[in-house]
Amino acid sequence: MTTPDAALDASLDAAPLDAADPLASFRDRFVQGGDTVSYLDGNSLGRPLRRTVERLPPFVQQEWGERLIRSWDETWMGLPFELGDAIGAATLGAAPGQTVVGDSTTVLLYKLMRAALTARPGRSRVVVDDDNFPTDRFLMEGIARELGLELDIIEVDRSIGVTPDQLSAVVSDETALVVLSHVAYRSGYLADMPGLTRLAHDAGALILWDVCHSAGAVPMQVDEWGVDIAVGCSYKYLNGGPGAPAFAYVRRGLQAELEQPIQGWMGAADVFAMADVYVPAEGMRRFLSGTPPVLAMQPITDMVDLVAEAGIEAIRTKSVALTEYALRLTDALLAPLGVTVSTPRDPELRGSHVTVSHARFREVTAALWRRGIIPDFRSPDGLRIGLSPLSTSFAEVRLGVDAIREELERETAV
Ligand SMILES: Cc1ncc(COP(=O)(O)O)c(C=O)c1O
Ligand SMILES: Nc1c(O)cccc1C(=O)C[C@H](N)C(=O)O
Repeated sequence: MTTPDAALDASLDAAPLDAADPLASFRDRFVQGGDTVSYLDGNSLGRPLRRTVERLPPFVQQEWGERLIRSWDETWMGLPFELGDAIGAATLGAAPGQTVVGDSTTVLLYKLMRAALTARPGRSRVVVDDDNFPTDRFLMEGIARELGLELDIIEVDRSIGVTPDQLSAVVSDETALVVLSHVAYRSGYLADMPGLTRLAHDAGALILWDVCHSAGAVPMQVDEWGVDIAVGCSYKYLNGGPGAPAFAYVRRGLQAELEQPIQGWMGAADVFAMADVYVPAEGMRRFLSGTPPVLAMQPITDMVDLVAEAGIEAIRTKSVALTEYALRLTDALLAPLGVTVSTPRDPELRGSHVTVSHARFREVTAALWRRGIIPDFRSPDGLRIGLSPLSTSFAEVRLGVDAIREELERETAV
């Protein structure tokens, strides 16, 4: 096994970075333990909060077990909107009344894509990019088939993402909707949300942003930037737990124009009127369909409080420091083994994960998991180092990259 001089380089030492980190104490708020040595996959599933562990039993005992159905009136009916507003304030830059917590990300995306199309009748084209998350592309393909629309697919250079020139070249007065990701799940590329939103609007189109990989890690100003619709998941940087429900933002001025396709009783104007005919509610309630997943919203509440306490700008500062550190370690320790960087080096173009590439990373990731070092692998050759600003230390990143080097050396030794 080689020990590059770089491994001894004091500038790569994690200890001073952790010592100087103003958010370091937030790590103690998360559940630790088990055999995980370095968790680098909070961009797939965030760690639970200790507060959540403490709060769930009393929730079950009191709000559910003792108040029973009365809790719907007392707290639960309002929760999708209260929690939505809290997400909007802490992470999106959204004023109240525009964000709701609802179904899974995929289902909310479907509902909002379909709804957006009702507000642009007569336009026959929709724009997606070929590196968007599969669910976004599959949904748009299905909806285009269902409604007889044409798809314009932007071919993305995966280390750059959708550029303004590419979007300008494809949008026209026939475009109804543009669907893009704020942070690309594969490369971590951070798109220019205000600039691309303006371009879509200049053509009279609506834009829907998938903010799964940015919510809770990258600040947004959706109100100020005129974003029409944003949908994000809550189990990554909002630590809501496996399968936690997603949230949707719809610009206030647009809400009344949108008709969503799953007309359930919870989206009706008067839920308990049990009316004969569906009349959509005013405001964000119209985007609900069935009974809200109240139990699954509890952990999200805890993390949104924590994000508000730490402040999204401070979280972003730490996120940038973590990704810079991961890149410096990669250059020093992994590049000599043939590893390349698939994430933009400019921090302004990068979310909170770094993707590094090598033909043997599938095997390397499997070996790392056996050692309790947990990044993830994305086909064909990408190892994602996910950096959750409030729960990841610089020492964890150093441990992780050292282990990647060791396993890669082992893999390539034969
Ligand atoms: C960018 C992006 N969009 C959508 C999804 C799909 O969300 P869900 O499985 O919660 O429906 C994910 C992750 O799974 C994602 O990373
Ligand atoms: N949502 C996931 C799941 O239910 C199981 C395993 C992984 C995931 C993921 O989060 C995938 C993820 N959105 C991605 O960026 O690749």
